[in-house]
Amino acid sequence: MAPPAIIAPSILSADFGNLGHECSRTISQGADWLHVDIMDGHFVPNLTFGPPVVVKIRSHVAKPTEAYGKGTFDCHMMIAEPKKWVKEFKNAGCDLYCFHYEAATSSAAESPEAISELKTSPRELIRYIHDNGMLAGIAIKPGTSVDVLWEILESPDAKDRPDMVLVMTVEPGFGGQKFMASCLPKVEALRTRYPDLNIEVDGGLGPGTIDQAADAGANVIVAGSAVFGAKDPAEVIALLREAVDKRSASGRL
Ligand SMILES: O=C(CO)[C@@H](O)[C@H](O)COP(=O)(O)O
Repeated sequence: MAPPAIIAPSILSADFGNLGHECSRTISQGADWLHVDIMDGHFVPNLTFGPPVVVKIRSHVAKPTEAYGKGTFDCHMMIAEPKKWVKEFKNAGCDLYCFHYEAATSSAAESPEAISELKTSPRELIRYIHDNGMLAGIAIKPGTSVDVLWEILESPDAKDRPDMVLVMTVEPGFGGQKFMASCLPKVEALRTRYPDLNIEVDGGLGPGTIDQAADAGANVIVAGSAVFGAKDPAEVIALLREAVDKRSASGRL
């Protein structure tokens, strides 16, 4: 049986003028985690917010009392230099630091010094995140093959292995995009090899697409516009959870 459903609304679609209230309300409506999209205008063509905002919204949501618990801040780091910000996001209240494989392995940093200082292998970065007291996630964009993850997931030392894999189902950068079902074979391949792994999907998830994602084996569901744009967000959160748990319980995952 796959791990239980974790519903993580993306606050990218929340009312930024009332962000603290939006976060606490979403948790009280049944969300497990909050998915916090951090964009640097460089790795993706959009800008969101940094540690000071995370500090403020953290104070509106009780810290989880256990790993993966309710109130987990799942920070999706769409930034070119993921190593650079680990400590600051830990101090700001991040619980799960999910970086992009593409950012950790490309030379997106601007100078050779910055590259040697800030670039590191995904395994080293995962260890560094763990050493800083956070869960570690690794994300892949739609164009990135799932094959790049096998070696990382097979790391002999658990400290170098991710706690979660995020398979993007849209190009990262913006909310409200169309779900890319073409990314689901990656989820299936991950679930087949790793029955217990937390597999997150992000982009275009909602009542119309959740069944496909759940069938493929995803259990951590990010939904922005489908939750924050709903008349009854609690109903949507419950529907997403039910779809995942139903498939998990059926034993097909
Ligand atoms: O990371 C991203 C976008 O880059 C996502 O978290 C979106 O914010 C999801 O929004 P919807 O597609 O659910 O509206």
